[in-house]
Amino acid sequence: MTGVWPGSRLRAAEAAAIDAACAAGDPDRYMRVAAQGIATLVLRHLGRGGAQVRRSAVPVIAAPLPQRSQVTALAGSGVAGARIVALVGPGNNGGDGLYALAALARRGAACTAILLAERHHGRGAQALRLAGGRVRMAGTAGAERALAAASVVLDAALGTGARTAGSARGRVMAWPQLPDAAWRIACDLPSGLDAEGEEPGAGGACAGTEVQPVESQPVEPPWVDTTVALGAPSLGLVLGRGRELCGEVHVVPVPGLLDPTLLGEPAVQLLSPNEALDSMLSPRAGDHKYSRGVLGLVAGSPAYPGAAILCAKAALETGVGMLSAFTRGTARLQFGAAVPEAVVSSRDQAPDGPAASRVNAWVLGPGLGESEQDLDAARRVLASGTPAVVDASALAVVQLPALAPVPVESPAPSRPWILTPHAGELRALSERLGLDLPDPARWPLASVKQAARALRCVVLLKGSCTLVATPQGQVFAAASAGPGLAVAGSGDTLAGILGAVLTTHVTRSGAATPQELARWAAAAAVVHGLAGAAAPGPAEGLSAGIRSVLQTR
Ligand SMILES: NC(=O)C1=CN([C@@H]2O[C@H](COP(=O)(O)OP(=O)(O)OC[C@H]3O[C@@H](n4cnc5c(N)ncnc54)[C@H](OP(=O)(O)O)[C@@H]3O)[C@@H](O)[C@H]2O)[C@@H](O)CC1
Ligand SMILES: Nc1ncnc2c1ncn2[C@@H]1O[C@H](COP(=O)(O)OP(=O)(O)O)[C@@H](O)[C@H]1O
Repeated sequence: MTGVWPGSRLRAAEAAAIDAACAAGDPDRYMRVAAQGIATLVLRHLGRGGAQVRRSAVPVIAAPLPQRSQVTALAGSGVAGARIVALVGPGNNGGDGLYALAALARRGAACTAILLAERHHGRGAQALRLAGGRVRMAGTAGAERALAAASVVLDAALGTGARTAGSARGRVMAWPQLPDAAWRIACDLPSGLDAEGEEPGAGGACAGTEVQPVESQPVEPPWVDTTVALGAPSLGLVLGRGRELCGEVHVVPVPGLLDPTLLGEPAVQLLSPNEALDSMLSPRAGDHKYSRGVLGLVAGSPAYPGAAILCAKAALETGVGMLSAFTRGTARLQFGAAVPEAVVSSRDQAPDGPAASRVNAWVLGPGLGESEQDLDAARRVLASGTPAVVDASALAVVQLPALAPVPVESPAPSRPWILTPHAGELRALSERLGLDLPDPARWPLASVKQAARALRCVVLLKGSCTLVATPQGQVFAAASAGPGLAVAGSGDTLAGILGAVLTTHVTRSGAATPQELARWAAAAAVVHGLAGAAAPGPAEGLSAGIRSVLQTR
């Protein structure tokens, strides 16, 4: 897993290492490592023929940096004569850009630094000149020409030192537009994006907002194809506008830069695709359908028959021993015809009828409807204490726990549920129960943590970055899904994947801790994202996407 921290925490941990590097007489030590990481990715891009990355491609967060040996093999191709421009700000982010350009100029690229302010990193600029690169002031004819001809643009204007108008000391910078045709790469984060991405009211920062340059026009942070984060990604890359603007995020490992004792626990832990796939249990040689696990589904209604079908198909593709569906009216016939593997029973059989006796875990909600009869079935299942995914209209039956908030060291949860709201549903839940959460659309991290704590169960907040919080405050995230998932029925598919993951795990291992539930939930969200990338289009195709993703294990 990759830890993600608020920008301020990363800066504080960095500061100590940088002071030590200065005291040792090598103040630019870490900057050169950052520059090498940036140059590596530019070389890889050029070595691939400089093909333009499609903006609709799935953004990958925390993709590992390519091995240097791979890049050395590519380095001969495409670099000589490539026109590379860096927009260089007054601080250390600009220094990263200057050193990266110097490394690329030494490989034969035609490199130009465009200074956006008079002040700049002198040693970095000198290294660039020595390597044969040029340095131009923004707004000059030379700068304009270089920018117009660039095939690669490096955004090194502002990094984690970007300040909001209230606190900046008044330096005015030029803000040229990045050309659309060029491949764009950002040092640390797209300039003007706030790295903080945490708690409401913390220093005026908020998730993914942009900063205002003093006495100048507002900065719209540019979108980029690739972002190179030093040491660890900041929350700003993952939350809010970060997912939209940062493209592929690569983390440059920098041993010694971030002292774990200064850094503390990460605010969020990102699951990688491999970690998620490792959480998907395959059947064992001796398994039979009951030992693999039976998933109970309280879903579908005459008004919404399709959601239950999408959910069931996703669960079956993910892999369960058996699916037992509890639905009603005309939805029963439709469901039975569309999902012949399922055993279909009437809703009032859940969870106490004979058809429910072997159910190991439940999914409640997709297409359930809002009648008292529907909701009562969901209520009865929750009261049974069996693990459950609570989605869509079933969220309306969740109540506050009787006891005070759980102690941090709490063992297995008495409410083994995973709630799966999107931002609107979490807002509605908060209003109904008087939770007084911050707006989940604006403060996803703070709201999901507070909700999990108040409700004493795991909460998965769906979005472009899906966050899963335990009542104890641990947060896992899935940030590798693309916007193709923003399609009706996609949430029902996630509920099915998650239901299958939950069922197979609890059948094999028994009671689960909140941390295990949350990790499985994040794994399901990552697989959901991978399925969306494998089978873009309407939600009906996501089941085929799940199959192709799981075949790669
Ligand atoms: N130190 C190191 O060795 C290493 C540092 N690293 C890199 O450095 C980055 C952090 O460096 P940093 O602290 O210098 O901040 P940076 O983002 O360059 O900006 C500061 C400058 O911008 C100015 N400014 C701010 N806001 C503004 C605004 N709204 N409008 C206009 N101007 C504004 C600000 O002005 P002032 O505060 O003086 O008013 C100051 O001049 C980090 O992201 C990482 O990439 C890595 O290489 C690791 C090694
Ligand atoms: N822009 C996006 N990027 C990545 N994933 C997205 C995006 N928009 C939506 N999703 C995912 O798609 C799913 C939508 O779920 P939901 O809103 O419940 O839809 P529905 O109820 O119509 O099935 C969620 O898993 C969410 O995380």
